[in-house]
Amino acid sequence: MILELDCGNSFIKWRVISPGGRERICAGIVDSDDGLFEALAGSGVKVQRCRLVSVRSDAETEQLVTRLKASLGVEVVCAQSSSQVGGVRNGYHDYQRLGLDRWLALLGGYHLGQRACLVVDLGTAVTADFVSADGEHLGGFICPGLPLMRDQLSTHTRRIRYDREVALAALQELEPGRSTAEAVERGCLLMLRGFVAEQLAQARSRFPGGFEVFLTGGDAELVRDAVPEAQVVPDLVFVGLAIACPLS
Ligand SMILES: Nc1ncnc2c1ncn2[C@@H]1O[C@H](COP(=O)(O)OP(=O)(O)O)[C@@H](O)[C@H]1O
Ligand SMILES: CC(C)(COP(=O)(O)O)[C@@H](O)C(=O)NCCC(=O)O
Ligand SMILES: [K+]
Repeated sequence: MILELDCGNSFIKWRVISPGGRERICAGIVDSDDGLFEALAGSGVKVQRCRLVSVRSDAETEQLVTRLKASLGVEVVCAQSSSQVGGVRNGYHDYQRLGLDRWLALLGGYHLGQRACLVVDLGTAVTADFVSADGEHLGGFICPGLPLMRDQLSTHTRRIRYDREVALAALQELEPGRSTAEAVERGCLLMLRGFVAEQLAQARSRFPGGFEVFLTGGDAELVRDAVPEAQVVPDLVFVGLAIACPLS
C-alpha cells in the first residue's frame, strides 16, 4: 500500500492507494500530525511506501517525515521543486518559489486535460494557475481563502462576531445578508466567486483554442456553480504527486 500526504497550511489530506495506484483504499483530512497517526492507526492498513508534498516549513516537514519513518518503518519521498516535469515547464522566474501544491495541481490538471488549463485551488489561500496547450506554465494569482478573509474581518473589527454554526447556515443562499454572519459569509463567498469568474475570463482570452478548468481544495464546492464547465477534482494534487514522485 502507498500512503500519500498533501500537507497544506491548515490541513493534512491523506489517502492510501493500492500498490499499483489504481485503487483508493481509504482517505481522510486531519488538522495535526497527531491526528494523522491516530487516523492511520485506526485505518488498520499496512503501508509499504509513502510520498508527500508539503507547503509547511522545512522544520515541520522534516519532523513529520522523521515520525513517518519511525512509526511506519517506510522510506518517505517528498515532492521537490523542479523547472520541468511531465511536459510542463515551471513559469516562475525562480522555480523554487512556486508553491509545491500549486506545481503538483497544475501537473495533474495538464495530465488529465491534455490541453491548456486553468487550475484553481481553494484552501487556506486561493491560487489560480494557467498552463498553455504546449505545457508552458504562464504563472498565476494568489489571494486569501475563505477562512483567512473571515478571520481578518473578525480580528480587525470590534463588532464582527458570530459562531461557526451560524456561519454554515448563512451560506445556504446568497441574498443580501440580514445579519452579520450572513453579510460577512456571503460577502466573502461572492469575493471568491468573483475571483474565480475573473480567472475564467482571463483563461478565455489567453486560450482562444479552448481549455479545461479544474477546481480543487477544501472549498472547491463553494464556487462550483459559478463555473459550470469546471471539473471538481479533490485529488488533483495527488494526481500531480504521482507524476512528480513515481515509485519504482
Ligand atoms: N472535511 C473537511 N475538513 C476540513 N476542512 C474542510 C473539509 N471540507 C471542506 N473544508 C474546507 O476546506 C478548507 C481547507 O482547504 P484545504 O484545501 O484543506 O486547505 P489547505 O491545503 O490550505 O490546508 C477549510 O477552510 C474548510 O472550509
Ligand atoms: C500559496 C500557498 C500559500 C497555498 O497554500 P495552501 O492554501 O494550499 O495551504 C502555497 O502554495 C505557498 O506557500 N506558495 C509559495 C508562494 C508561491 O507559490 O508563490
Ligand atoms: K490552496
